Amino acid sequence: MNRTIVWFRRDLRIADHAPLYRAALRGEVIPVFVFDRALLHHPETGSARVAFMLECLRSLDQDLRDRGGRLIVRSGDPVDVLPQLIRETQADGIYAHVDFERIYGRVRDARLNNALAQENLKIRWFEPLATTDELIPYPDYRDLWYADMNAAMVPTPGHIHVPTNVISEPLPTLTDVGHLPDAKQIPPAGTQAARNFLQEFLHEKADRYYWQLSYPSAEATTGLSPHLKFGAISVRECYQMAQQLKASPDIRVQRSRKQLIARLRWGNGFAQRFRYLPQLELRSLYNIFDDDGWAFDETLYRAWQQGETGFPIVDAAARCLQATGGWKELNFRIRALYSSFLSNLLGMDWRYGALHFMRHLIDGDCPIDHYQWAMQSGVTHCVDKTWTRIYNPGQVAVDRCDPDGIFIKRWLPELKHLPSASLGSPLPMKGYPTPILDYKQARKQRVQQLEQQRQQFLGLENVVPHLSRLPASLLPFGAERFDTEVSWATTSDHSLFPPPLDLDAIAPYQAQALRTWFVAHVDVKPRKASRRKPQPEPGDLQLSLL
Ligand SMILES: Cc1cc2nc3c(=O)[nH]c(=O)nc-3n(C[C@H](O)[C@H](O)[C@H](O)COP(=O)(O)OP(=O)(O)OC[C@H]3O[C@@H](n4cnc5c(N)ncnc54)[C@H](O)[C@@H]3O)c2cc1C
Repeated sequence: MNRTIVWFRRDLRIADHAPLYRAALRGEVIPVFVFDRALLHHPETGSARVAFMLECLRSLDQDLRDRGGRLIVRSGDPVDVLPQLIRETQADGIYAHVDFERIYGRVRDARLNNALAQENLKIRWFEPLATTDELIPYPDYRDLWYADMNAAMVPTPGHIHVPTNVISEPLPTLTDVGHLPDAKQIPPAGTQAARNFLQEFLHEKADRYYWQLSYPSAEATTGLSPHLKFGAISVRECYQMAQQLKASPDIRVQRSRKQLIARLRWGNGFAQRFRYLPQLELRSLYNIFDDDGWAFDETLYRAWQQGETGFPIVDAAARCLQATGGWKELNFRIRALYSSFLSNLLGMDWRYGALHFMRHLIDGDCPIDHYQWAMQSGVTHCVDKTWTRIYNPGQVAVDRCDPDGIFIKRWLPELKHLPSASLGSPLPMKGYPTPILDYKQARKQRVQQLEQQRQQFLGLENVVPHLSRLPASLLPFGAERFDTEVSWATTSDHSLFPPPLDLDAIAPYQAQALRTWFVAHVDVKPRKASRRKPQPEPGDLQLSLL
């Protein structure tokens, strides 16, 4: 009988899962998850996120068992573990989704490809939903995204036959994998939990999501981000559930539906940007913003982390992040406000902020987190001033996001006695710090700095020479600050898979396509959705990422 290993990574579900479905059609399946120290001890890995992932794995194991299977757990470097598993089980090969969240994953998969090829062992990579290995203009990507979302879901296998003699390690605990619980409450995990959140959204939140999504105390958003991060539910399933609201005559519901769908698309779009330019994990999009130098001050960084800035909404965000991992309450607006404070008002390198977020967020997702940080810091756009988003952290923010002060007072009980109108800038008092900066002055300084940096782009037709290249060192940012496992980044073999775009050899039409991803107003005519490969012109760089 045919026998296929299905390697689960950030797709911890059995529904709408092409590799699992195809493998089950072929015959016996060995569904495996490999605990890899390099990811478990990456500088950006947070304990709460690992705890959530363990719960997702427990749920995946149960879902497999409900269909006659089980999850096989192994530990070690996948480059050793997987070829060994093929040999041990006499499997025909491996099925897995392509993963391009992190540089580490690309290096790992490149090494695995090489190791398998050396032994003539097989792996088949499946394109995940809403992504492409071709460089296409953003309008085409939009079409592709909707085509994928509207396509039928991949059927869930009715029965999953796992050979009985394949040995599995027990599912480890958090401490087994070298992490300590950090007191954050872990959301209900797994596919069914995600579906429950979606139902809650459809029935209880759809009429208010669109106008309450910036109010942390309203908890109006879906809460799905940790599930989407680990693929406990597919984006397509979320999209198709949200589309059920289309039948509603309520205009508020229609607004919410559209807003949610746009956000699901944004999340995938950031991942696609990282597919093209993996350097965005380590660098700003344009050289100038990093080369010009960022300020850094450890004491101020700590004040920002601990919630001791003297700006109540910023401090509430800081404490909420550390206590809860951001799930539910730390919505987009609060994250944006909190991040803008560090990078714009304190003038510090956004990567320190992104690192702190990743260590605490239960939904921490490198492409979304890093790109959002860079966006909020104003460094993803080289000419467009509207991308200078410096949030006023005073009363304006309180009035817009927390008009009754519920969020602030929950996290800063020392301010409980104050009326909402004083929560923007409380008078000096015992037990709460005075502001660590002058907003107007800090803002002015940052605006000037960004304007100066953007000067060099004025009138430029081609910005590609100014885009950051993949740095020679792939060492994750902040590796020296923690006890981490980053030896993979210090080896001399940096062969990336899939390879990054060669920006120095890029053809003009490709440069233009790339630009549509980063600058809104580039005139590329949208094409009809098509998954056909565009015909390269002779001599053009062929972007074969797989
Ligand atoms: C500095 C900063 C860092 C962020 N880091 C992350 C992160 O690491 N992981 C993460 O999932 N989101 C991140 N976000 C985006 C956003 O804040 C969260 O997706 C959202 O708060 C998650 O809650 P939800 O699932 O209830 O959101 P909902 O509003 O219910 O959205 C549903 C889904 O859409 C996607 N989404 C929503 N908003 C955005 C957005 N602005 N950009 C991209 N995708 C979005 C997410 O997958 C989310 O789960 C960040 C935002 C900022 C400003």
